[in-house]
Amino acid sequence: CRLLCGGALLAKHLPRRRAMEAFLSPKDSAKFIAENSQDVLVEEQGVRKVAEALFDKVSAKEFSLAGWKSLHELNPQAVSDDAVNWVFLADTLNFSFWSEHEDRKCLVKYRGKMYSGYWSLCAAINRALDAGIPITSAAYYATMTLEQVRHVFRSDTDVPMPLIEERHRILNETGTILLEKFGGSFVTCVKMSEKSALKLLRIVVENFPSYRDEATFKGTMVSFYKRAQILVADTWSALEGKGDGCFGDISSLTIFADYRIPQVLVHLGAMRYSDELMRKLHEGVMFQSGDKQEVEIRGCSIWCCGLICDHLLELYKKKGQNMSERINAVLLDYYLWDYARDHREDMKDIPIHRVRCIYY
Ligand SMILES: Nc1nc2c(c(CN[C@H]3C=C[C@H](O)[C@@H]3O)cn2[C@@H]2O[C@H](COP(=O)(O)O)[C@@H](O)[C@H]2O)c(=O)[nH]1
Repeated sequence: CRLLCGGALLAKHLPRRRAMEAFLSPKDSAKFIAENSQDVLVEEQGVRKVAEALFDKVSAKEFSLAGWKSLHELNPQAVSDDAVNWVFLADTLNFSFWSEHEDRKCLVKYRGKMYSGYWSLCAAINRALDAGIPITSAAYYATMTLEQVRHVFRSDTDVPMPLIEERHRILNETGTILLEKFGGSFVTCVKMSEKSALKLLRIVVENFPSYRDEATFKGTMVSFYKRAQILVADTWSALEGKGDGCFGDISSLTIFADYRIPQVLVHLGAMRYSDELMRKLHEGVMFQSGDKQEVEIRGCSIWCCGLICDHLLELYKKKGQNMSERINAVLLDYYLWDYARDHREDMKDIPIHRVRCIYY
């Protein structure tokens, strides 16, 4: 333990580049957490059931790369540098939209429609662009004032978007780095990745501090990199898996450990919380990022979805079909996240875990 703790201390003093190597990858982190978890359990039988239920869904548009654009009108529809920089801005701010009370939340009206949660962020970005505010330009958001950020991300209810001060700090920090190191465009990072999802993930985590979604669990340094991984995935989607976005190793990504995926996995019976944890969730207990039970929820969600993918591939293999191009954690995640959005009512007996942080 002393060596491991020493390792943790050491990582604090290593330059970030080597420190990242000190952390287990999200996939290895998930395995380690699931093997040692006490309050969150992955249900093998439930995993099998979910994979079988998804078997016929794999060929649907909800499970396809094209669905990212065709199902979501707020997402950029063009394959362009602007679309890549839109994705970079959106995923830099893609965290913590949940509200204390379901009936009092931040809503953003865009082109006559009201949007909540993550979509309220996207609606605010597009509202600003329509108003001639260059919100996706690093040269602009690197020096935005808090007042300008409050204005661009203003709510159309009396409930503001959560963590607006953190969003301001992160915009200035991230914009400055993108200008100083990458010519002000995330396209530079994408080209540097040479069509590798894992290389792009490393570039993002090493250069942009707000993406360093890491924790210590039982003395071991673990990582989730939720926003970094979804940034790579959304870049892949915006570029339609072509050109610079033709990532040969996209299947190496895990699902993105947010607060919706755990909820839907428990709802579907693939994962289970201990009575003690369920009681805390029902009471609306606030967790801190890095708490033991919060890490178990996130790690087991990643591990659980990896098993669902494996089982789905196995089911097709038994039918003589290799579906490795159509089934991966990214597409499973998108499907489950959209499913969770569309089945909010059915899932109301499974509370989300409440954390206010900049990582998810
Ligand atoms: N695992 C996962 N988590 C995701 C997303 C997205 C949206 N992703 C884009 C990619 C595909 C879609 O087409 C979207 O364009 C947001 N989130 C997370 O959810 C939470 C917000 O939830 P609610 O309060 O209900 O809006 C918050 O932690 C946010 O970080 C996803 O896809 N997967």
